[in-house]
Amino acid sequence: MTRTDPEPDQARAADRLLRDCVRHSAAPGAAILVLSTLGAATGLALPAVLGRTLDLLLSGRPATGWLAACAALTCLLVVVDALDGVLTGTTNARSTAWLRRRLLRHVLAAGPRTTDRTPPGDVVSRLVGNAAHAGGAPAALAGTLAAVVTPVGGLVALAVVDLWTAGAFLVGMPVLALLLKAFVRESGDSVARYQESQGEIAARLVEAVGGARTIAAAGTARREQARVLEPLAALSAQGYRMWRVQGRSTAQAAVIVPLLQIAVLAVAGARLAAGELSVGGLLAAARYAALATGIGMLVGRLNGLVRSRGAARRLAGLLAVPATAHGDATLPPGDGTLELRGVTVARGDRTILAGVDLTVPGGTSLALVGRSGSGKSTLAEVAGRLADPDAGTVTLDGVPLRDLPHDVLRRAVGQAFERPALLGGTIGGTIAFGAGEPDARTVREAARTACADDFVRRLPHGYDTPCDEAPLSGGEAQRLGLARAFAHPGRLLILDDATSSLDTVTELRVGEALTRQAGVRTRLIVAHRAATAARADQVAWLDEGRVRAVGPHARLWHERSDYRAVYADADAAADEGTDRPAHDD
Ligand SMILES: Nc1ncnc2c1ncn2[C@@H]1O[C@H](COP(=O)(O)OP(=O)(O)OP(=O)(O)O)[C@@H](O)[C@H]1O
Repeated sequence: MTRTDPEPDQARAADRLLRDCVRHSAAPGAAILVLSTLGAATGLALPAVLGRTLDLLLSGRPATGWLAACAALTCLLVVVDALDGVLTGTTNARSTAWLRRRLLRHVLAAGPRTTDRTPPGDVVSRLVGNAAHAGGAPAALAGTLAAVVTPVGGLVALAVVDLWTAGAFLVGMPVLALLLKAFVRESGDSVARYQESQGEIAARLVEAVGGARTIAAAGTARREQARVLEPLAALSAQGYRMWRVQGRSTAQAAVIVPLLQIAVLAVAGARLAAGELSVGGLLAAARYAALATGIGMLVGRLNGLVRSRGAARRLAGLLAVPATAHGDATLPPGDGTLELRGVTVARGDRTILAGVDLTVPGGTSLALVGRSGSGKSTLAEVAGRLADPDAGTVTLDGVPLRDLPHDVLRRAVGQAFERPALLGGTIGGTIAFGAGEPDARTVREAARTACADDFVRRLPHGYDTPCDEAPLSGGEAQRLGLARAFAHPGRLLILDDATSSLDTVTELRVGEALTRQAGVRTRLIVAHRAATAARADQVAWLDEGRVRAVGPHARLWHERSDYRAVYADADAAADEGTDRPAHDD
């Protein structure tokens, strides 16, 4: 579910983002402003020229030049309008692309923290839909500014034609101003709620699509459909509210605007009768009154700006998740000793890890063992700096992970997960995916070590098979994840449940390959099987976020019945088919 961020901070951040976006599109924005203003000026000049032409024609004087000016101004209007349309479209596309790139960079730099706060579907909805709305801001702003030119110019021209007519118009102005103010306030609120409901639906939809197998197995498709569409009622209510606000403002404008025009015309008529105004002057006054009341049309323009601002607030919510900062320390040569000191991790009100102290000597292996939910994956995350602890430090060969530059950190630490994401385009690319570019030989060697080479070579195009043409079992995907970790040499290797889907024989072979890395790499392995723990040099037994004991598996097994019970529980859970929380990586 979407969590609401602190309001004022987010509003300020949204305004900053919009300012940056407008600055980025300053040149095309200025061109739109110039074009729109030129269009407005042409529209303003046309009534005067028409009025003058009419006066000349009525008095029987030659008016060819003026008629040609009328035609030229009309053509100019058409050309300006067309150019404005093209420029607005390309500016919207450019600034949307800029926003999406900036957001995507930030979301990826923030890592898993983004989806801790915002569900993946909602993140996608913000990057796709809301970025497009916010990207419309530069053109909307230029258009709104230019839209002000016409009514203001119309009013000034009205005053030039006849001061009394302008006076009549000004009497009704405050009512129009109040109308616009109320529109912006109410419409802003409904737009924000509408976009929030859209994000919620997107989040639920992504969950449902990802969980299609579970839904089919549970036979809950109808219930799921209802759950996905539950925010639809709120969405619809806000949609109607938006239309009501716009409809009401437009209707109010539709009443006020003609009344104002009639008032101006009445005054102009009286001035004509008094001989103070010509017939052409009356025509011009009527047209300028129409242009001046075009301020009512600002409702539509403002609507675009309001929508951009609402969307920018949702984007600012993503930017509020801080990106992981990296230092510039050097990592001295070392054997890969990993040390955790007083590591504490809290999630909401819960303490997941409570002051964990742990040392994994360089080149040795340590199995993390404990009941489901005891904090093993969380510890693996902080050990590989996928998350930072709330307190305490994690060091590699004496250097805090926080102080290491990004590329140094990622070259030094290899990781594999329970459900690896296949992001390399092809199978070979997936194994090579990461810091550095391992060559084809290294990729094959790593695949052999991870027992993946056989099945990869049986694929239609072997290592060049595109991932989306290679449906893989859970165990095959895990072997690719392991191969990826093996293909990137580093001094620390972290395996978080990365062999859980392998059959016993394959797991044994991978386990032996890991053992052969003794003295080469430090290995931190989240283990559920006793055999995996037995192969490790040491076991750290975690219980409710604390280290309960550290020692060789054989000793703990021999001495502690409660340690043996951890595996009994794991086996019982496996027998019952109990799902552990999955980690998608
Ligand atoms: N982002 C989060 N927000 C809130 N709670 C979380 C978050 N991540 C993990 N937890 C909770 O922290 C606890 C420890 O989770 P963790 O995944 O580290 O356990 P684990 O020992 O690896 O479990 P398993 O063996 O089942 O994979 C769990 O109770 C989990 O619900």
